[in-house]
Amino acid sequence: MERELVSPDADGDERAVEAALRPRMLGEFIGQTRVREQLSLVLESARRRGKAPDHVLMSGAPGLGKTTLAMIIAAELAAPLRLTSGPALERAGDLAAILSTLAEGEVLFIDEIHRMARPAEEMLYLAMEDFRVDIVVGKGPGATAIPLEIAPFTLVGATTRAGLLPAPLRDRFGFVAHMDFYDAAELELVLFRSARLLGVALPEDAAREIARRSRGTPRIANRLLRRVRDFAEVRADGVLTADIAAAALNLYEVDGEGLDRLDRAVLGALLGKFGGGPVGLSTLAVAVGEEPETVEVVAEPFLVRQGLLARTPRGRVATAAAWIHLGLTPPPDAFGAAASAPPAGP
Ligand SMILES: Nc1ncnc2c1ncn2[C@@H]1O[C@H](COP(=O)(O)OP(=O)(O)OP(=O)(O)O)[C@@H](O)[C@H]1O
Repeated sequence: MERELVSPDADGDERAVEAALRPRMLGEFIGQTRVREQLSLVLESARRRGKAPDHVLMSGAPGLGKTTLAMIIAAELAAPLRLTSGPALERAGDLAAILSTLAEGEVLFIDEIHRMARPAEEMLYLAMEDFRVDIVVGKGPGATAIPLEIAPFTLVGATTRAGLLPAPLRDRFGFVAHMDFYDAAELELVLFRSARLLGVALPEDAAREIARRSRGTPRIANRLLRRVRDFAEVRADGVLTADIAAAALNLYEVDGEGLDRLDRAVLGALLGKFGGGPVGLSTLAVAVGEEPETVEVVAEPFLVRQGLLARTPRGRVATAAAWIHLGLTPPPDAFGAAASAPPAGP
């Protein structure tokens, strides 16, 4: 099932398009007020001391701006940036090759740091703490570790799963930035900025229409903006209005709350075939013709976050809000119905 439009992940082609829309300095970065403020203090104090700042860990869902912030950190420090990712660091040697060639003050960005192989992770502990790596030469009882000094650097790690990070690694970061989903007003600012860079005239009500369907995620907002722009160019002489934005996104089957076809199929099956649940994940997946993993990883996190679906020990359950979202009347015993019901009269 096609699910590109509201997926928080980006493929290679999209990353190239995104590069043009990235804010370059901290002052241009929208939202995440607390993280921005904390980070600017960390950077400013490092600048004053003339030292590389503490290592920074960023945790948060895909598409919230972790890579962008890593690039900003390097730019603000006027330092070079090296980019790699956890899955690329399969052996300690892969990491040693990078660490031993870092310039003084360089920023090393490791995306998906929770997916790094164990030996590389252990090498990183020492590098982070003492700016040193032990290169093991030989095998068996004759093996010797030769210590190698490396230049002081700043590690910026990004993870979507902070909980999966081993404590010894997490503890070696001086600063942990938790990235939250963006609210509608912040997403509108992201959209105005991107529209300006793309040369698109974006009226306020059209921005609002796109923002509310963007799942709190700048990457999705930028992607929806590009699709809406295409639609306006082909169908409306390039004039973008709120109605055009709504028509374009309806065509792409992204509804008013940002749910797409798969999300609605999951809710539709849960309500139509299983009376709102509880139902097991694999049964639900068969009912929508998908793999259980696709339903669990792709659709469910957003449905849970929107309060439309609950994962309970007995299975998946639709909430009263899900019935309402699909235009149905929730049964009195629907999950969460009591919370959303009007208070009882005297
Ligand atoms: N605060 C922001 N202001 C403006 N644009 C933003 C902001 N955050 C993210 N973006 C835009 O959203 C897109 C995705 O951001 P980025 O690649 O940094 O996300 P990410 O969290 O690193 O995602 P992933 O974990 O998938 O790599 C980029 O085009 C970026 O310009």
